[in-house]
Amino acid sequence: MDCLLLLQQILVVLFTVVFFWKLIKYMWSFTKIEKEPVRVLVTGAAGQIGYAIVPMIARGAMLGPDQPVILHMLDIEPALEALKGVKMELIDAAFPLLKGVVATTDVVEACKDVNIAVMIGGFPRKEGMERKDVMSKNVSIYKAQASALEEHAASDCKVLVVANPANTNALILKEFAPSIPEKNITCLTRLDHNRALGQISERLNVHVGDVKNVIIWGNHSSTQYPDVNHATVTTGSGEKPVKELVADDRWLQTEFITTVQQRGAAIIKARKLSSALSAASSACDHIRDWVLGTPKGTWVSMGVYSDGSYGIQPGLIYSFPVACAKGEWSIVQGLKIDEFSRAKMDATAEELIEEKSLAHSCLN
Ligand SMILES: NC(=O)c1ccc[n+]([C@@H]2O[C@H](COP(=O)([O-])OP(=O)(O)OC[C@H]3O[C@@H](n4cnc5c(N)ncnc54)[C@H](O)[C@@H]3O)[C@@H](O)[C@H]2O)c1
Ligand SMILES: O=C(O)C[C@H](O)C(=O)O
Repeated sequence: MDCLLLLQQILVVLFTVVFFWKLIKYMWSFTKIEKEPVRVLVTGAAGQIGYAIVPMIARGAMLGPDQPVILHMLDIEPALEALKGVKMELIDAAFPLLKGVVATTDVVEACKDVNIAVMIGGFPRKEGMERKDVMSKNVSIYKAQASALEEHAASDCKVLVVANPANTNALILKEFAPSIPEKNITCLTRLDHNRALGQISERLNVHVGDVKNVIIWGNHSSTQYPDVNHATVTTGSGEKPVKELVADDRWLQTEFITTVQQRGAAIIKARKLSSALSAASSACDHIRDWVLGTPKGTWVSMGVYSDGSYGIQPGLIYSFPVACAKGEWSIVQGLKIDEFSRAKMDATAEELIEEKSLAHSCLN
């Protein structure tokens, strides 16, 4: 009898706890205020990367699963019908976070009040071309679009240049939009960073998520320097240096570097088109970490305006290891640079200096 009574009392208590827990959760859901939508510009939105990135943004892969977005998609007149098709598909996909779509060929309308600008519009290289070969066509686009961004985007707009030559396009954009703070203009080398993580993960047969702190120094080109001197792998017995686990410096200084440097070309050779899904995903990673922050003790690679850190000429857009917090990136300081790295870091800086003067001569 006593047992039955006790059981009955336990059940009553359990029921009451569950009831009140559900009631509190239900009431809490009414107190949550939806965030204001963020306006994200994607130029070249009818292209390959554009087509891959817009659903990622609309699903929250760039700004988080609780951040509504309004997509601004820009392309040029010949691509207008395709752009309209992308808009139709975005509507058909019924993304809960997508609060509006602007699809236009008018650069002013496209830039109006945008908080994030992902600049993909331009011409990709074909098999056998170097990124410099698309220079003259693409830098003039970035000169022309700089003033529209400067005049019409939100004053704190964060800009990511993806179109090649990415570092130099970003530099031209910076030069022709002098009122955009230099800290707000970046270019994409996160794809190279992710490629380096991928190569180490394949070599060591570990999950890519357990590899961290590789660095891409310099240009998003075949002179970039993928550096694993400070990279680690999380193992069952703590963090171990990649160098120690690979135990083959020769491979790290030769095949590993050239594989990452030439990965874009390898994809063009295989697909007859340049990388798109990995570029789109890496662009989301770049903005997400910039806006939401990098995990403690982790850095990522971003092409940013050089302040002279690590002896790199100030004023180039150069890829550095950066940590992000509160919407700002900062270059990770104090890493030891050996002679091998120094030479590679300087060689890619030299190429950027050449590209800068080539770009200026294209614009004159
Ligand atoms: N940084 C990186 O890691 C990285 C990776 C992959 C590709 N890329 C570069 O990104 C760019 C885009 O590649 P893609 O494969 O999407 O090319 P794509 O040709 O498929 O698309 C480019 C789009 O840009 C549009 N466009 C051209 N001029 C424009 C302008 N003035 N304004 C707006 N849009 C314009 C085109 O009409 C086209 O729809 C290329 O320059 C490519 O080399 C960079
Ligand atoms: O290599 C290219 O031209 C495309 C892109 O920059 C890439 O790295 O995949």
